[in-house]
Amino acid sequence: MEQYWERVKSEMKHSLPDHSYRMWIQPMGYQASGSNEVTLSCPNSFSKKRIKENYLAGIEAQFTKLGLGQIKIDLMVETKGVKKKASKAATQPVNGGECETPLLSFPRRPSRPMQMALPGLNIRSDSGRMLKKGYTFDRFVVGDNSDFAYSAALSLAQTSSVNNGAIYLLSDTGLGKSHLSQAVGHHVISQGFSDKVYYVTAEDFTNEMVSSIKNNTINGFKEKYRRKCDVLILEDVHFLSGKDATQKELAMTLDYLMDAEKKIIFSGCYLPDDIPKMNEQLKSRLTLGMVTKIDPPNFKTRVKILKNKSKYDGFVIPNDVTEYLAQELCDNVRQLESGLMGVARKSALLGEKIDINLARGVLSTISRNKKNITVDVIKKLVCSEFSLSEKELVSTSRKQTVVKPRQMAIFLARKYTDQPLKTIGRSFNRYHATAIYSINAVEKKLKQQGGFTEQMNYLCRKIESGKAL
Ligand SMILES: Nc1ncnc2c1ncn2[C@@H]1O[C@H](COP(=O)(O)OP(=O)(O)OP(=O)(O)O)[C@@H](O)[C@H]1O
Repeated sequence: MEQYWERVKSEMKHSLPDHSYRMWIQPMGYQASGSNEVTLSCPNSFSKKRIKENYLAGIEAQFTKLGLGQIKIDLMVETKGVKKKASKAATQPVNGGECETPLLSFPRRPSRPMQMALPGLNIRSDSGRMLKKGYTFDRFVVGDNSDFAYSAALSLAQTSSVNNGAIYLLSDTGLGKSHLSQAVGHHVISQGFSDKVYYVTAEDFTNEMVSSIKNNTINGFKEKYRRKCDVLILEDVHFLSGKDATQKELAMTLDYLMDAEKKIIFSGCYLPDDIPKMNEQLKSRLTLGMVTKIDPPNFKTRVKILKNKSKYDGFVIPNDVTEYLAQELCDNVRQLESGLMGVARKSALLGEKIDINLARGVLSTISRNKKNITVDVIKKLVCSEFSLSEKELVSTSRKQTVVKPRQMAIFLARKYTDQPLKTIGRSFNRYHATAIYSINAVEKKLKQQGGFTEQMNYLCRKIESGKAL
């Protein structure tokens, strides 16, 4: 029967998209069989559920096609003591690892004993930023919008296999890219798989490279990322736009890491192909793994997220208030969280009970203005503040006095409207890629915290207070 299972797998490999096969079917293992019954194992309960919902009927049909009649498939979750039986493709299990998912790459467990991290604390990754304490898999609420990204990240975190160990998390702002990518880091560290988790933004990577060139320590920099890193989490990939030297260095680093079967998680708001001034070598490496998109959550998932967050933060929020917040705040999860915090803080400050009226008060400014802010409103505001005509703003002029307000307006349109970037670009007579370039340029200037930031804050205040309307 085990051989029949291998044949079923090979049939499914041809009939399913490659990523679906690699994610769901390849990690399954044959366990046992009886008369008209086969037991197959899945790496974790999440994949068991997904396989049951989406692939079980197909697997049973493939057994029937092989002339075995009606076969009933029993699914079980692999546990420490019940490992998948070795097949040619399977790799060595991780010592002590709870699950084994031979889907993506996995660094070997270091031979020296490692202390496990305490749960619920911020963890410093071996290099770069802290991993935020709440950004773990168990705190991530999975909905239809994010289940593929969640399971890809979880598989990457748990897997002990070779092959492609990269995922690219793609979403608009505030939808959980950082949460999921850091969850991989937390999992790897807390399970004791490795402590060489490097969590950096593309900007950190660039700055570190530039300073290592200045200080003549570039060899150390290369050595660190190419040979001493087991898990690389690289956020905000779009920041690399136009940074030629960094792109080349990163492409080389990725070759080393991929050859050594390390784990790599990229995140960004745009597909690599849509990022302007990105060289082809880097683009192709960024998409070597799985590109998984996180969409905005639907109402049901927003309610779940709010309930989950209230539970962890110790807020008691009546159901009608939770549903009201979920109804009104539908752009992204960050917005949902700040609405919840706003309600809890206002109630604590005023000593009032949390009810619909209090929630309405908190949300009224945000939602009233949001509904009325359009790209045209933003264009008018920027034109009047910089004494430009609308024609000049959308013209081909490269004068700094026009380029700067234009970039600011594009940035504001992205921040305050729900328009897709293509539409925003078109409103300024620009391509999608140029709109991305403008947003990057503004984000970079904002980090310098100078007069530019003050100007931008001033415009934001005008928009948020309704004075731009
Ligand atoms: N599905 C989810 N379940 C629980 N919390 C979530 C979920 N998605 C996002 N969050 C929370 O929403 C907030 C914003 O998420 P995160 O920072 O990961 O977004 P992002 O996509 O990286 O945004 P940006 O592109 O602006 O950096 C975080 O506090 C995160 O914990």
